[in-house]
Amino acid sequence: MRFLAVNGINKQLQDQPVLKDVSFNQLQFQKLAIAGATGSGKSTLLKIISGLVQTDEGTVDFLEKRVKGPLDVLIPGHPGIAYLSQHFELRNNFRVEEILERDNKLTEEDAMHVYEVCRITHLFKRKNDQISGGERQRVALARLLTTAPQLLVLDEPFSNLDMIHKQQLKDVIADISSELSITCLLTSHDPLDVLSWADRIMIMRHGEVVQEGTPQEVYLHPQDEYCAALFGKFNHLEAAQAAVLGIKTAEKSIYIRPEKIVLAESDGIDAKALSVKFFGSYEEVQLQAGDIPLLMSAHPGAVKKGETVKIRVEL
Ligand SMILES: Nc1ncnc2c1ncn2[C@@H]1O[C@H](COP(=O)(O)OP(=O)(O)OP(=O)(O)O)[C@@H](O)[C@H]1O
Repeated sequence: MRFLAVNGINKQLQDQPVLKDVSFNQLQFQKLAIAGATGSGKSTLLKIISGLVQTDEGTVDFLEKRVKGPLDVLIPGHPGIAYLSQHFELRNNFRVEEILERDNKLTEEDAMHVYEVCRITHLFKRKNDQISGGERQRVALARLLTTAPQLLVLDEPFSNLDMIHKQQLKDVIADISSELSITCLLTSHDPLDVLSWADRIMIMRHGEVVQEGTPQEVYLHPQDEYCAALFGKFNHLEAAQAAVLGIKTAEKSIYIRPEKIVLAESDGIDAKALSVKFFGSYEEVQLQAGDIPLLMSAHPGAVKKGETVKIRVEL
């Protein structure tokens, strides 16, 4: 049985195309992330998938059944799909345990498992104005999970969280997939958040899917400058420059991550270190190899500013 099939979605908002012929499938238990710059259409797509926004054209089928838009049903949404918005709200003046009880469809034991996975058992007695933003996010997530969804759709779950809460939420989301066997689909405009989590990443630009692949594929072989830039720094080499560095390519240009430039023992290419910047676990070295500027990621202390080193490109 097909889990989620999205076909030919087109959507305009205020006469502007926001989604253009978006099609993809998601398998059950596949962790799918949608990445893209702000305004690329990710939220609108998630809302259409969740039955909360009407599509102009195209279809969404969940477990072989059509997901209807809000104009076609009395209560918008799909019972098997739980959508957590970037702008979720928790009911005011209620204790966490009251918020959680409201839509709970699980047994006490299963619900407690959800609360443990979401790391919120210590918050039950507090009111929702007595918990932090990160805790609120996890309570909102737990509340959705107790509605027993099969697909959890998370719109920018990591935005506005500090490093500690972000890491906690990442652990929670990883456990939702593995311990609760719920399939997750999420978006992030910071794709570094999703590289370690996703099985597949879909990149959107101006309402279109421009690349889809494993995290390794999209990170190491970006299709163009936009896809390359989404995942961090890169070297953009024309084919002739690539040839000088010993890379054969049929492409007009290629994108090489800084950590793929490595120090060579002997038969490398000479490159002068113009600057070295410290980033904690690594240093970013701006090199000049002949007339080719190269950005390299090196172990701290491995390269000193001003020295000439031998390098090679590891593909
Ligand atoms: N209700 C609306 N009316 C008109 N235009 C809208 C509306 N909602 C979104 N848009 C526009 O549609 C485009 C896509 O927005 P969307 O929120 O789907 O993008 P996004 O990729 O999720 O962005 P972000 O990462 O900032 O949330 C944007 O250009 C946005 O300005």
